[in-house]
Amino acid sequence: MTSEVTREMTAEVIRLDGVEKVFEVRRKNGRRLRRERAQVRAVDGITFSVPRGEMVGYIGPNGAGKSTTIKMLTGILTPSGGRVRVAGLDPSRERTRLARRIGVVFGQRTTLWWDLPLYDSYRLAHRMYRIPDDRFRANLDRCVELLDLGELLDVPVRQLSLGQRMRGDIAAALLHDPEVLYLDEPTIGLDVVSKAKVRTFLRELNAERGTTVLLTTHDLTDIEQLCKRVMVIDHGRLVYDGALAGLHEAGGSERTLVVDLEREHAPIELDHARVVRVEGPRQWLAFPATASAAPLVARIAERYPLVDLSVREPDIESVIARMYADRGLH
Ligand SMILES: Nc1ncnc2c1ncn2[C@@H]1O[C@H](COP(=O)(O)OP(=O)(O)OP(=O)(O)O)[C@@H](O)[C@H]1O
Repeated sequence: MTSEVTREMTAEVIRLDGVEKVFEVRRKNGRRLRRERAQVRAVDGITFSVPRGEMVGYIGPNGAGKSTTIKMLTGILTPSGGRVRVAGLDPSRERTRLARRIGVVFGQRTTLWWDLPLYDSYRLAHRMYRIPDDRFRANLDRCVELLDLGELLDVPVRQLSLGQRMRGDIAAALLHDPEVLYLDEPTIGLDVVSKAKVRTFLRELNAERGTTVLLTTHDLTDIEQLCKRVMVIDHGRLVYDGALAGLHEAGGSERTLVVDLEREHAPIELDHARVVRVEGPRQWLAFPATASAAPLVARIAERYPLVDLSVREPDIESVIARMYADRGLH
């Protein structure tokens, strides 16, 4: 059996074994003039694997090591220790080969040509990846339809809104049919409608093509709507790997229902939810993140003069902080 065949047969698309990344930095030391060398362990012995076709969330507080991990998975950074394999390839040694098999979207940066119309960036990708014409056409048509890009193809990228640009970037990452897609904060700064478009698109992509997705985000709704599995990284270490519900359970975290009533009202009284804040006609109710909001909403609508409501997810920092408190970590 050739190694190529073995590679194709493996169910694991991403595999990390004891991966480390240490950065050497120079730090000022007190009042001394000389800067001292110091080491930052951005990734500190991470082991995990992702089977083909899975969508996994990769979350953690700022500076936890998420971007560093993704950079090692693309081959931009070489690990200081351990072993990384993506689609059977060693990313830092086989970066060019790997580039044809992965797609990357960094929410805060664009890979599109700023001054050119969106379509020109796609034509460049067409040539750069040597995508067969029929595949290019089919993939572009599909992205244009599902990401609503039709009107935008002739618009220079710098004139696009953030949400439009993000959709444009996602399409650019998919024109060469990658089997793995890394998304770093794909919904950051987007309005509710754009977020919904991006999430629906990713769900369909995963269902139809079986694309493996590693998703970094600060928005737990992204995870809830897209990923059955979530990994939490903190201080360069993997501190949780499992279902999102399990993470909420581990920390006993709470979601918040923001309720707008017709007028000021005494605090709403409900089982399994408690009012945590009242401001005029608006009330905030906390309830367990593992519970469904639907029955609470139904009961409020039945008994109170309801105008509007929304559900807020706990932020990642607080979920992780609670998890630590619960497990006696830190
Ligand atoms: N090139 C570098 N040189 C030195 N230190 C670095 C470098 N890149 C990252 N770091 C440090 O490594 C740690 C992890 O950074 P990383 O960007 O991977 O975190 P992150 O989880 O992606 O954070 P954020 O959510 O803020 O983007 C941080 O302490 C950061 O300052």
